[in-house]
Amino acid sequence: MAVTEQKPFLQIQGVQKQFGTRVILEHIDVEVQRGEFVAIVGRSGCGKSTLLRMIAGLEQPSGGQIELAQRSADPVATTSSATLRQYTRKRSKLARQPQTARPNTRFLFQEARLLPWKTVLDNVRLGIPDKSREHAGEALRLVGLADREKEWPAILSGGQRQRVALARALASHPDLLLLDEPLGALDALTRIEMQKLIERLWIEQGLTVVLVTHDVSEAVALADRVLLIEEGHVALDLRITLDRPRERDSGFAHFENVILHRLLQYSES
Ligand SMILES: Nc1ncnc2c1ncn2[C@@H]1O[C@H](COP(=O)(O)OP(=O)(O)OP(=O)(O)O)[C@@H](O)[C@H]1O
Repeated sequence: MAVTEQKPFLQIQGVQKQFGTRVILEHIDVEVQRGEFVAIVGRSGCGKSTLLRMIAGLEQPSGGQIELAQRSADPVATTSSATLRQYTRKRSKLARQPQTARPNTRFLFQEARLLPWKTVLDNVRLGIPDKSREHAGEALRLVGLADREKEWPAILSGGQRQRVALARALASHPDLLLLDEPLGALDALTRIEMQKLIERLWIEQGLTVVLVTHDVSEAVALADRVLLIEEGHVALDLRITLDRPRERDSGFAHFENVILHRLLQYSES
């Protein structure tokens, strides 16, 4: 009998988070399907990064639970009982590991966080368990920096550093990519170029992406769904039904307005 995947790729159920007595997130219920691109928006301090950190396993919820499916490469859907036993052993081994970042996720921050004393290639190698030069080189090709392998991070532009960070994140072929305002510090043109790169890689690599952004336009440009967090809840879960690649036309503006209107509604209330 074939074992089929029933659950969503990422399931956030009744998650609550407080720091001391301050409740930041009251009750978050979200399901993300494998391959979806979800953006999270909301006013500053509403808990977007905290939610992302909890998805990564870098922070523990105060209540509720977050479940993540195993790697797509894992033999979940198989009829072989030997492979299933192997899989079960692997799962229990994983379950015994300390709860740091989950094994099949990669996190990208607003700062590239490269090691200045390592070359571009060696920074990317850090993202790969076996430190393979070949895989690191492939990842750099994906982000258009194959010719910068031997250079030091200090001589790269901000956008190029973020490309290296993206290559480092992709080098281990993650299933889930968590992006916390990764383009926030870039100029408008570089930002749009990086958005296109992220969209292309998301499609080519079959990734599932959760992006936290302040930029409503960026959320509409990239996401299948935009979640707006307000007062500790998901106040809006909007499916962006525009074709890709997205043009900044009246349809685009319509979705931007729906989200902005909702954001402003809260800030005025
Ligand atoms: N480790 C922590 N200890 C105490 N309070 C924290 C901690 N981490 C976050 N907070 C608080 O939780 C709230 C939400 O923070 P978070 O960074 O998740 O918000 P955000 O929506 O991502 O904000 P921004 O858009 O400004 O980045 C803030 O009030 C913040 O000060």
